Amino acid sequence: MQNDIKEVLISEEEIQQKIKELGTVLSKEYAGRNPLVICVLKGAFIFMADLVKVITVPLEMDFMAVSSYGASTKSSGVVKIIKDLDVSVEGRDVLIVEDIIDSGLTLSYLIELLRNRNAKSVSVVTLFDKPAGRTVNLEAEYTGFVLPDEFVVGYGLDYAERYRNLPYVGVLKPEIYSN
Ligand SMILES: Nc1nc2c(ncn2[C@@H]2O[C@H](COP(=O)(O)O)[C@@H](O)[C@H]2O)c(=O)[nH]1
Ligand SMILES: [Mg+2]
Repeated sequence: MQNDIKEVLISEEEIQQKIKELGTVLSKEYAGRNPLVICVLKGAFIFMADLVKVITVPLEMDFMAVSSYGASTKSSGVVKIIKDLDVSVEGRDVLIVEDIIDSGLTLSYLIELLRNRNAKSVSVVTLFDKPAGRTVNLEAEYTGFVLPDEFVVGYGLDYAERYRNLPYVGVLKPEIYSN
């Protein structure tokens, strides 16, 4: 698996340091608000697990599974809800935890959905952002790292369901896509 990686963009140490910083900011922001923290599966599951451990205020969690990429490296533009939330967002301060923003289509769809369900507030924390890929006007309130416009894998991010368990984020060798 490690042999398939052409270049490591963000190391495990850098990721963990950044998550601690985000945890400090979010703990201040959400003090006394009991936020509903929503993990966007599958990609954000590792980020969610590490992030909630460093948020020091009471919170609740729920999980939503969406798909917009399939086994491709480009978004289909069609966001499919595979698993919806178990709890209501009505009147709640919602924090969406996302792995990466590219076109912005997935999050635009989710933000609109949660606002229509009468959430009190909807904010986004994303570990990675690729602003060059944006096709809609969308910016996360909290961002870990800005990445170049390349398809990345690792730390929850997959290619055809592989590589999610790499502890860092990197770019695959071109020959992997042609296999
Ligand atoms: N493995 C990777 N998945 C990616 C990458 N860029 C985006 N994505 C996945 O799509 C959604 C968001 O895409 P968007 O175009 O709707 O903003 C994101 O949650 C990922 O699941 C990538 O470089 N590698
Ligand atoms: Mg995602």
